[in-house]
Amino acid sequence: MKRSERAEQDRAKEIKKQKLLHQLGGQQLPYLTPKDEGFQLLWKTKYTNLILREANKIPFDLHVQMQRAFSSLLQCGCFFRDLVNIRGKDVFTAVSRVIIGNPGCTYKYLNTRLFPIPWQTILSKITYSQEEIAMSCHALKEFNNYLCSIVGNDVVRSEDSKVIGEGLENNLVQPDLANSCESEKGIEDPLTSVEEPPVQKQSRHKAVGALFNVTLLNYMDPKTMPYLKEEPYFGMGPMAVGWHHDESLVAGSPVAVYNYTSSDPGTISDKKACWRAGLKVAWDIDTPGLVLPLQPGDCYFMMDDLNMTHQHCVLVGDEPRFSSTHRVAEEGDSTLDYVFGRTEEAVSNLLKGSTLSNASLNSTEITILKKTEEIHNEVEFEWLRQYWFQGRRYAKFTDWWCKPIEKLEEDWKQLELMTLLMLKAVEDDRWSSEKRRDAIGSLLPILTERQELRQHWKNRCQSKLAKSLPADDRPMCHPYWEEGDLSMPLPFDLQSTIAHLEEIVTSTGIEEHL
Ligand SMILES: O=C(O)CCC(=O)C(=O)O
Ligand SMILES: [Fe+2]
Repeated sequence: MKRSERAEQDRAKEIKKQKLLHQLGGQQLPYLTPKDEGFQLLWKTKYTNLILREANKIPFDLHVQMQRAFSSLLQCGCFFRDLVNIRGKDVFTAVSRVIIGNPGCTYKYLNTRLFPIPWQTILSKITYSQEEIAMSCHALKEFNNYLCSIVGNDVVRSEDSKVIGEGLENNLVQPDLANSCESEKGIEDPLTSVEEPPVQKQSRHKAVGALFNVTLLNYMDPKTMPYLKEEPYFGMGPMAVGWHHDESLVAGSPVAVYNYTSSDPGTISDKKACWRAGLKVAWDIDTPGLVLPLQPGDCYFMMDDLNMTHQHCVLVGDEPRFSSTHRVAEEGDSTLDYVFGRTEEAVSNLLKGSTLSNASLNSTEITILKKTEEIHNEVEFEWLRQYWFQGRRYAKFTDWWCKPIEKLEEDWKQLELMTLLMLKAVEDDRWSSEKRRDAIGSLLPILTERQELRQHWKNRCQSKLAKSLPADDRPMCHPYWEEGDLSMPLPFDLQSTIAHLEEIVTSTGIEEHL
């Protein structure tokens, strides 16, 4: 989706939200917790696709591995607060995050593309900067495999939907609903009563084929947070993550969340406020909200379209908390293979062996020129600037992304050269004024967008928040070059180039056609 379209969508949402708030007139909406009568019924009827798997249903060794992974990643400095962009404003996320996943996968949220530390797969050999990081990625991959198996992927291979159904029923359970936040239940405590989950048969089929390809880990120690936003609609308390739908997921795919609070052994029996997941039906003020208390080691699942029909938030407890949120990231335009495919397609229009002084295009057909310039924008703004905006953080833990990003930058440089050739082509005397008009009409919006986005990213890199970060993590405006840099075919600032094209249009009297 284009930035302008997204901004438009955000604005529409904001208006809708304000309208709802207005309707509420300052009143708070009701919500239910396990201590409230009707909680179970509400869950069964309105939050059907929310499923909890309690800690003691998960193999003990997986808990041990996960918890070790969390603390190692924290010790290795892998968690960062992301400087995201919400409705045009830059803000740090309240939680710190790190993303781990399939090699070459990326994940975009809040206008920020995250580049996962890859976990090892059969086909990949990953080098990590520290053994602890290697072990942690391995543990997360193992846990991911386990989650895939319980949402049905292990049985996919048998292509027996009955088994899939049974698998889910046996594996995912609703909790003992009397288990409230105040209970002092630890990982090893037995389950008291378990109800069958209200998973519909039809839903189970949709889970098939869902393979979690990334996990976004969250960490927060509430004691270090001077200010946390209060949940605004229900009065559920302070939030670590505000109301949202998870973005960039395969439609209808599940999300699985592992919850862990690292309590100090000495304080285990203290009555501490626990962390909770909040859920609400999107754009609905009639259905009460639902608050699901989470014990260390519990895992909750948002199945089917729950993430689309509902929103969720995270309500803080007293202790530092980790979560690992396993997702099926949409792969359409988010993988390295995809973007390499795109650049290859674009660069194939450059005559082989082209250098800055002797270069030419194979074809000057307008549709081809247009596509090349679109790919140019995509590589520059969806990949290179996104990557460098996050500073040098990615190279700290693995060198995996370095080579691909270098290669993308080389391709992008060729695309700069191709823009120069395109600009020369549109001034070719042999072109009819009609062709020139069509070409400029198609190309000008793309160059204008490039100019705007370059300024946008440059400004983001120069913001107060960006500059507040330590040197290694600070956003970098890259690629960037000064006026008159002879190694570059075109200037960074395209203002005069754009003005020149506009002038051609005006001087040939063809503006009315644009
Ligand atoms: O930590 C959780 O329980 C969920 C976090 C979440 O919603 C997210 O990271 O998108
Ligand atoms: Fe989420």
